[in-house]
Amino acid sequence: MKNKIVVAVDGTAGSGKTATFATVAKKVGYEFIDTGLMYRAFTLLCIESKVDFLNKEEIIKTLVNFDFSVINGKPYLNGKEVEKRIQENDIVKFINYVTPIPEVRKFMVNAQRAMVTGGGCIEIGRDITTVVLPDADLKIYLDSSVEARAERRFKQNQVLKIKNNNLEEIKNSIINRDEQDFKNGLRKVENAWLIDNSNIPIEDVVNMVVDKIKELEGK
Ligand SMILES: Nc1ncnc2c1ncn2[C@@H]1O[C@H](COP(=O)(O)OP(=O)(O)O)[C@@H](O)[C@H]1O
Ligand SMILES: Nc1ccn([C@H]2C[C@H](O)[C@@H](COP(=O)(O)OP(=O)(O)O)O2)c(=O)n1
Repeated sequence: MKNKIVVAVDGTAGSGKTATFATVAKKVGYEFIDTGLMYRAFTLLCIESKVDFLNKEEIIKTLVNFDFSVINGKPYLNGKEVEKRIQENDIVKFINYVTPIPEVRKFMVNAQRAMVTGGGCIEIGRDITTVVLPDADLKIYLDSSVEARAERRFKQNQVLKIKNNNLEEIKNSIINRDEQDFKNGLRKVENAWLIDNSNIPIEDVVNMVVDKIKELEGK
C-alpha cells in the first residue's frame, strides 16, 4: 500500500514549475495547486476594482471581495473563468505592487495551506517550501538561467497569442520579478532538492520527479 506524500515546489518565474508539476501530478494521480494563479487573480480583481496600486490600504480592503476557486483545473475569480485573462501583460505589470503586502500574503498563505489536507498533493509557488508547507515530505526548488526562461516565456506567449510579445522586455521583466520574488522570501531551503533545468528537457525532469515520489511513497 503506497503512502501518498505532500510535495512543495518553489522556483523562479518561468522556470517551468507549472508545465513540469502539472504533468507530474497527472502521472502520479496527485492534486496540483498553482498558488501563482491566486496572486494573479487577485491582481485582476484589483485592476477591475480600479484600486490605486500605490495605496496598500485599498489593495488590502479588496481582499473581502476576493472569491477564488479552481474548477476542472481552471481558475475562477468571483465565479468567472479567468485562465487566459490572468496571463495578460497588465497582470505582470501590477502584480509586484500586490505580492509584497504582508496582509495579502497572510490571506493567501492561510488559503493555500488549507487546500492541502494530506498526502497526494503538489503545491507550487514562491513560499511553499518555506512558509505554506514547511513540513512537506518532498521539497523541490526549480530554477533555470534568465536566458532560458526568457526564451521559453517568449515562445509560450506566441502560442497563447499574448499581445506585445518582446524578448528583451520579457528578460527585463523576469529579472525584475526575480528581484521582487527574492525580496518576498523566495529561496532554496537546506532540505530542498535543487533542479536546474536550463539544459534538461521537461520530459526528463518529469521522470526524475516521478521516480523520487514513487521512492518516497514506498518508504
Ligand atoms: N525543462 C524545460 N525545458 C524547456 N522548456 C521548458 C522546461 N520546463 C518548462 N518549459 C517551458 O517553459 C515555459 C514556462 O514554463 P511554466 O511552467 O509556465 O513556468 P512557471 O510556472 O515556473 O512560471 C513553458 O513554455 C514550458 O513549457
Ligand atoms: N506563492 C506565491 C506564488 C506566486 N507569487 C507571485 C510571483 C509572481 O510575481 C506572481 C505570479 O506567480 P506565477 O507563478 O504565476 O508567476 P510565473 O508563472 O512564475 O511567472 O505571484 C508569490 O509571491 N507567492
